[in-house]
Amino acid sequence: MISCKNLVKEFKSVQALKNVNFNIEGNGCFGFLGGNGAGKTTTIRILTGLAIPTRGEVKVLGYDIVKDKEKILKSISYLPQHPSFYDYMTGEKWMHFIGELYGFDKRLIKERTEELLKKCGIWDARNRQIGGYSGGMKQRLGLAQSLINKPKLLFLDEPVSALDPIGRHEVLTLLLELKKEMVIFMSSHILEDVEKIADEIIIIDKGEIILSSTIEDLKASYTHPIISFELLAPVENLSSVLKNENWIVSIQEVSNHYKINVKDIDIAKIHLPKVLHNAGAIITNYQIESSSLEDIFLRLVN
Ligand SMILES: Nc1ncnc2c1ncn2[C@@H]1O[C@H](COP(=O)(O)OP(=O)(O)OP(=O)(O)O)[C@@H](O)[C@H]1O
Repeated sequence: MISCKNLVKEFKSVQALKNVNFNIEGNGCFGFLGGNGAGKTTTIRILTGLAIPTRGEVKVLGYDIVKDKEKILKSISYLPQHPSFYDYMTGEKWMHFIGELYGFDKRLIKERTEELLKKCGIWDARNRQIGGYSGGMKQRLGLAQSLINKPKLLFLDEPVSALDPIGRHEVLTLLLELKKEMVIFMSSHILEDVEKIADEIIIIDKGEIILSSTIEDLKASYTHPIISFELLAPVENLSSVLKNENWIVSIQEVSNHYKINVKDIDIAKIHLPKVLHNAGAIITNYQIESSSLEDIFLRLVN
């Protein structure tokens, strides 16, 4: 489906992608994760033929994205992070306009417009001007538009980050349905959402891929038990004290709230109270949790 080999993208002195390598085979939804400025949008723009790589080889659906772009474009679709529309058009007119750009005949355009506006939950608003749509409605119209060519491969850049919880839930439910029909490559920094719908994830950090794995394998290899605890008051140098303990894998600290990944929960249960007591800490809350995708992501990126 997608293969990137030694992909580099430079914008004058900025090296947005340093050396990106990954392969995507098979079906399902692929979550493309990274923090702000990690290189997600740049990668997606190259994969969809909107930007040219500085160096490296990129293949989409088996074709070279630079040399054979025309062969790829009809079978893929891209919903950018901030889709733009002609606000004076109605949702239905917009879909007709996009269908005409593809060169579809009138009957097919009408059929797909109805099917997709219904599927994306905006059929009832089809006769309203897009300028009056809410952010969530615009995102759903963007999704309907991106499905008009029945793509084999759908690229979504942060599709739900601008939506409220209800809008996010609706779009994610729709994506769960869509991934049965096409491959979805979705960038996001909302890890909870990715965890709900992705089968595999690829993590990019500072222009380099640092991990590519199925969610199951990722959790199996990176899941360490977590103990989270809260102290009555901050204790100076507590992180340094904890770092010296060889049964601790990693520490996250926010004010006087700590989350530690531990190798062996039984050893941790015995040692942690002693270490905290010796450091003069007073515990007000203590619980054992398991790693979420967010915990794993933070550990990998940090
Ligand atoms: N046209 C451009 N000119 C100069 N620098 C750019 C350009 N586009 C992107 N960059 C830089 O490349 C790096 C990667 O940007 P990119 O937009 O791909 O990140 P991102 O992971 O999508 O971030 P975000 O989550 O904030 O959207 C950043 O340092 C960014 O400033």
